[in-house]
Amino acid sequence: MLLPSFRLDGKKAIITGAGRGIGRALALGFSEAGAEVILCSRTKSELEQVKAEIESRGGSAAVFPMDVTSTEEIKQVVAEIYQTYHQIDILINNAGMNIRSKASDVTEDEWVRIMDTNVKSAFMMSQAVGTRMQENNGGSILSVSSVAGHVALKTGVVYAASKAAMIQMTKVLAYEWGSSGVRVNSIGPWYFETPLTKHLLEDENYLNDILAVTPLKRVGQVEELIGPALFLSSEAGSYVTGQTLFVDGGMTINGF
Ligand SMILES: NC(=O)C1=CN([C@@H]2O[C@H](COP(=O)(O)OP(=O)(O)OC[C@H]3O[C@@H](n4cnc5c(N)ncnc54)[C@H](O)[C@@H]3O)[C@@H](O)[C@H]2O)C=CC1
Ligand SMILES: C[C@H](O)[C@@H]1OC(=O)[C@H](O)[C@@H]1O
Repeated sequence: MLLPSFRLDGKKAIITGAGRGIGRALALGFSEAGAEVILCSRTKSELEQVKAEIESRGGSAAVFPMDVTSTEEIKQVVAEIYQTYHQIDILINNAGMNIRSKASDVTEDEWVRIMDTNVKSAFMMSQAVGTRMQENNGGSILSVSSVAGHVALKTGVVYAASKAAMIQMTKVLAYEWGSSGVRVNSIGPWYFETPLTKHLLEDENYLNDILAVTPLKRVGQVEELIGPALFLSSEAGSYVTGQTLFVDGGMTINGF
């Protein structure tokens, strides 16, 4: 059989920010691919809804509420997860947020909140899970970066810096952990319709600006991230590590 498998039967996947948006879509998709999904975010009620949705589709999920800006909580909850599952095969660092300030208006508090939520959390989760993966036959770590980490956008300099940091963190973790069988990659979405972006995409002028630089002339649907994430997290991507796959409708290649 030459075709690689996108199936995740018997695999256990931690997904942060799984209560809504991209994280919820990846949780549903990874569950459909056969994974047992471990749902982490601050809002337990949202996680319980996603768990119920997964179970209604015949899948299996668990809820572990967590504030990813707290390194102590990360260490404690990851330890609890390993007491239950003993091995984790996949980590998806998805939790993130943005405060769209002009550079001259950025406050130190905004810097800390965005950096802690977007990139410190991804590193601390990767360290907590990745060091255990190295002791248990490897695994796959996937971080959700953004095109904002690769090209200049008007969505905030701190957010952009956090997403660029995720891309470089991906390369160095892949470099350090490759020999232990831990693959580390990122995806870099352009605009997808989620609670984070809904208000932006409802602004006709803003939407037209997005479409003007998007070769596919539309924003993405969150389900369109499942395939790229599955590719990088499954045997289908077994020789891919340290990479960032931009899922962007062609936006990052747009020239003039
Ligand atoms: N929607 C889009 O167009 C794009 C989104 N992204 C990235 O995708 C990821 C998900 O974004 P969306 O689904 O759009 O956002 P969203 O706002 O719909 O969902 C974000 C998720 O992260 C969780 N979260 C936020 N802060 C947290 C914390 N301190 N602890 C635990 N969980 C926390 C929220 O509870 C929620 O479940 C983010 O990292 C975002 O930067 C990247 C490019 C484009
Ligand atoms: C494409 C960006 O990541 C997008 O820009 C925003 O303002 C949102 O925060 C999204 O993440």
